[in-house]
Amino acid sequence: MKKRPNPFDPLRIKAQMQVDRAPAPETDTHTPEQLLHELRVHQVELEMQNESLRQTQLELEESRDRYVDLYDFAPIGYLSLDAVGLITDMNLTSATLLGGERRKLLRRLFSMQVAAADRKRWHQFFINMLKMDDAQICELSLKRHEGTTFPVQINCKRLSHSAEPQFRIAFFDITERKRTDDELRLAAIVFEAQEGMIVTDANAVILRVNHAFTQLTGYSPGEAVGNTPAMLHSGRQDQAFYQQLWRTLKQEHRWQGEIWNKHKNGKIFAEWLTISEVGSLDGKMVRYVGTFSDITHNKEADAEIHRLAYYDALTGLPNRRLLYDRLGQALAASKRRGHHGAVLFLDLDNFKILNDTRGHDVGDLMLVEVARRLGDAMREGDTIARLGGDEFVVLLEDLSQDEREAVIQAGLVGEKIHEITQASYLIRDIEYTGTTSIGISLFCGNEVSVDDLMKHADLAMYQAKKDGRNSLRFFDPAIQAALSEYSTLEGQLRHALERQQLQLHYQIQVNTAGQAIGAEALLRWVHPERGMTTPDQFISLAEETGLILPIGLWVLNTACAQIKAWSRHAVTRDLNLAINVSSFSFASRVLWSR
Ligand SMILES: Nc1nc2c(ncn2[C@@H]2O[C@H](COP(=O)(O)OP(=O)(O)OP(=O)(O)O)[C@@H](O)[C@H]2O)c(=O)[nH]1
Repeated sequence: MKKRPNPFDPLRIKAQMQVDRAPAPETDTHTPEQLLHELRVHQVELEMQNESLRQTQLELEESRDRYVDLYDFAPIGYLSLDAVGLITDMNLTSATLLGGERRKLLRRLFSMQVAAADRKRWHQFFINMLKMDDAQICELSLKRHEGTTFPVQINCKRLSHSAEPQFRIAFFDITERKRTDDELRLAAIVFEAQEGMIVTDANAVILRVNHAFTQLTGYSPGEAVGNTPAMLHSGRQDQAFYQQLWRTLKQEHRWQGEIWNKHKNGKIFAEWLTISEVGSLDGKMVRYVGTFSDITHNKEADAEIHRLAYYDALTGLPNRRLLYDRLGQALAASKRRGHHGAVLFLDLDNFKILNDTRGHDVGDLMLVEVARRLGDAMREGDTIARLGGDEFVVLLEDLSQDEREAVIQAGLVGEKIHEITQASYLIRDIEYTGTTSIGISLFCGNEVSVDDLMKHADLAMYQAKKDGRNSLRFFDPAIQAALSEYSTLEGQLRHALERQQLQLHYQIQVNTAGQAIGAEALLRWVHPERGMTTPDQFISLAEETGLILPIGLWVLNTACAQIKAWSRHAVTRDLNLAINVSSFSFASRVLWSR
């Protein structure tokens, strides 16, 4: 049915007004002119309608373009899926995220874009979506065109207005979020590591502690948070220590070291602590993160290693190594202060007899008792060491600056040692007595080396033994000189035989009638420096060193060879030859066996 013009239509009114403004034909209203006028009004109205439609069309197109633009370039991917999961529509962002061309992705199953590992999960999710009206969220990995995958969060909504199920999917890349999550998870795991951890604000107020902190200190997070680490102070470190710690932390943003802290139960423990300053990116926020571990066991182990290395296991006294250290320090201190010091070298007399007759364990108890007595008798600053066996050393420092006085002081200590070591010992209910030989060597400054000082004291002790034991001798440089000569001569005598420096001289013996009846063989050492040396200068040395035996043998062999040579001549055939045999050689089986 043809639509009749509505006289109140705004366009028609406008058209009417436009036509009315034109000069009206001077005709009757029902004339053809009138009709023509009516037609012109219609025509204008139609033109205006056309213009209005064109405008609306333009606006619509602009609006559509705007929405298409918003849709295509939204920062997240939009997809439409049909009831079987085919992609029916998608924005450009989706195609970009999936790394493909939109036209190629359309009409493909969305599941083909899901990473193989998540495909089963996607199917389950899609089946659920078919049954539900609510929007659902899931996270899975999508596959890019070139095969790589990336994690996304998917928001899926079933469109309610369509009869056939249709779905609108919005998805976005969550790689960054996942990385942050992973890092946070990692940080959380690290935070709950074996080491105690504590996070404070810039004023050292505790914000967080971990489980290990509670285990190591006994304080729960509730007790620690809001407090400061001062709650752990043991009192072993003074104010200056903590001031230095904070100074370092402020300057270097890090501090590391050992610290003694107190457990909630009162026990003091050693920890190795690292404090790091952590600032926010804008530099406004400062946190301190402290990590620590209990090193009490390490310290105990260190102490044990130190004890084994520097102390005698039987008596607990410093051993030779520690004594030498202390001697070095004592010499340096003596040089600085100008005071004398003394080394007293002690050796128990005839200790071997006790050991052999009563057993090693009784000997041990005796040594422990001697150590105890020395410890009780000496001053705090004196060092008492056991060198091994039955040898002890007492190091005295800060004796007088005057040598004579220092000698008297050291001598008095020596006497005291004599007294205390002579007092009877009750070991396993049996009473023993013992004496000690003591050698003393004084020092002032560090001209004499530690080794020489010990040698001097040892030498003096040897002298005390030689002089009948149970006595005390000071080191005498004259003795030292004699000893040096002795050892040089010993070395030379050892080589005298092989270097053919020994000679036998024959002194003819005559009877009262003046006739030769024999000869006496006299031994001579043609010393390279001393020249002809008589036995009185080297026989006792030969006896002490055992060299008397090879020398005695040589004398015997040489004398026998001489007799043999004489036997070949009528003049000498009947001569007797006398040789001097040392009592050592005389007692030797070797000699008699020859
Ligand atoms: N019980 C015990 N004896 C030890 C230990 N170390 C060494 N000895 C013994 O200590 C004795 C040391 O003896 P010496 O000093 O050589 O001889 P001595 O009998 O004391 O004679 P003089 O020193 O000349 O008076 C030896 O018998 C060693 O075997 C030890 O740790 N415990």
